[in-house]
Amino acid sequence: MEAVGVAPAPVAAAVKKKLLDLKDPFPTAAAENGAKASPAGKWAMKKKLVGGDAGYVLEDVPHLTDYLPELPTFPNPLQDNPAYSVVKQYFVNPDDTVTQKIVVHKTSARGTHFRRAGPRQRVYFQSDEVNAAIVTCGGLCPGLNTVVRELVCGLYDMYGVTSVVGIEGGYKGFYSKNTIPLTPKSVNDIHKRGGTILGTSRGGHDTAKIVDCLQDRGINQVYIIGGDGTQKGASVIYEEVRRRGLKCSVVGVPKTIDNDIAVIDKSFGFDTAVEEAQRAINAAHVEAESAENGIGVVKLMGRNSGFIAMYATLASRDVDCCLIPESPFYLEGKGGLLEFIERRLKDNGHMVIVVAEGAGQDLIAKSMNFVDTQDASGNKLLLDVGLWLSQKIKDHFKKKPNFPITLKYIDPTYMIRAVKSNASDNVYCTLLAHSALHGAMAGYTGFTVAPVNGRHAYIPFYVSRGPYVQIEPGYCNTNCPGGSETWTIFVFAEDHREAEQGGDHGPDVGEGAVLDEPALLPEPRGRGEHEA
Ligand SMILES: Nc1ncnc2c1ncn2[C@@H]1O[C@H](COP(=O)(O)OP(=O)(O)O)[C@@H](O)[C@H]1O
Ligand SMILES: O=P(O)(O)OC[C@H]1O[C@](O)(COP(=O)(O)O)[C@@H](O)[C@@H]1O
Ligand SMILES: [Mg+2]
Repeated sequence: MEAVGVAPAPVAAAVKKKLLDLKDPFPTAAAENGAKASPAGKWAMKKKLVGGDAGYVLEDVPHLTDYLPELPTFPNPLQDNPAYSVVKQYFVNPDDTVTQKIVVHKTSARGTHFRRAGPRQRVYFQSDEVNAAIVTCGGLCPGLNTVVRELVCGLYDMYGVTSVVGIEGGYKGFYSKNTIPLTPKSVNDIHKRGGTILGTSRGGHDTAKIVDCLQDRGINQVYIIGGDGTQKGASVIYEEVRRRGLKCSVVGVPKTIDNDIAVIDKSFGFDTAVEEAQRAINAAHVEAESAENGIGVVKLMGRNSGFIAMYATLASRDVDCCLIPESPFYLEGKGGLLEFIERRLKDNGHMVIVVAEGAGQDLIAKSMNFVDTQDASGNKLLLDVGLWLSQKIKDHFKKKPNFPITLKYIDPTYMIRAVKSNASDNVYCTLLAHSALHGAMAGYTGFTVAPVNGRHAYIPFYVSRGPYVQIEPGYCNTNCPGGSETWTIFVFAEDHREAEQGGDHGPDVGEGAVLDEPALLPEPRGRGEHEA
């Protein structure tokens, strides 16, 4: 296989490590942004790390008893539920943890672990005491409705909770809208629909007003479904809840179709997106095959990372070239994309290009003298790489009258994001929702739930809120039957998120040690600019 038009791989920034004394002042989320940190903020953003033998580290999540030590516990109502009580060892051992790294050597330290998700024998809420709220924020993603449905049904059916409300239209709905009562009946069919019945939005996060709302309405469990921006918002809500000393579990359910959240195996909706993308790629291929020198260009989502584009490419086998944000490319000259397209058309008569929306942004911005703009949440607005690329290809071949081409550009991005979740995402969303509410009932707070190496775990917010992960540059041997010349893509390799998260910081940590939050965070990988 041949590399075409690939600029040198960027060098990842070095990850700094620091171990602070417990009494030392330390930077916090607020301080990161230049603001003066509140004492509660400082405390809340500290890592809760517990060391064990041979380099074992539990990267733990907060618990309500960290600041409300006198809270009473109750038997888990699941033990009387006929559907669950028959299962032996249904409850999770409180000492169970999930390892972040599963590929190890005999000399490896034991590394980082997260608290295992699942129902606990004792809970910190009585059923009739719970007032739960659910909110969906950020961009759409297949499976949002399934998570909402399973949170509601799980709370009712497993824990006997009967007070659950939805917050309308994302974070701003906390202080600008009435709540929507949610019951198993009202959410019964919603998993069969795309979007979110609660509505969603970008921007509008006002921590004080949101926590006022929680306090005024007596909400004591809040489930916040959203991406990296949402998890940042959830993290400051948790800090404020803690500062006010409220008995309220703040729980995050990570969402992004881009599948670029650190540590976790996969985000929900991603499988559906890859599957749905096949329809667009098939159409592009049919169009390309049916024309003289046919070119099909398909744009897929992926703001900072090309996971959808790469997986859709690998699944389809009809794609000749895949462009992703991780891998800079160039158009003109030897080894450039245009030369490759020309050769591919000469050899095969048609071709399909898949491009992730975040690819080539620097190149387009340069050619258009573009100034950065942002959406309401502070995310960089992207230029349309699909349109730009299609035009560049057309312009190139216009100069070659003996080389007529037919190019079709397909942009299915929002169609993919708006569909209902497929079967495997529905199962995944169900388990995520259940893990989330088991955690809240057990008194954990300030956490996100997700599978790590196949086991659901409770993960601190500072992991799920970023930095995003990217595909490791390298080359993927696709073993195309046509031989090396017939299959050239720009991307490749496997997803290295496990290795990326620096699971090697275990040995520095002593029993109960607490580190400052930014010290161990890896920088965003590669040249990707971290979102605001
Ligand atoms: N740094 C932040 N602090 C507090 N809230 C944030 C922050 N970044 C984003 N948010 C809020 O989170 C919500 C969703 O963020 P956004 O970036 O649009 O989507 P996503 O969470 O899917 O990445 C918005 O309401 C936004 O205001
Ligand atoms: O047009 P919108 O809704 O602002 O969303 C566009 C962006 O949303 C995404 O789907 C990801 O959004 P999230 O960060 O909300 O998960 C990107 O792939 C895309 O760039
Ligand atoms: Mg985001």
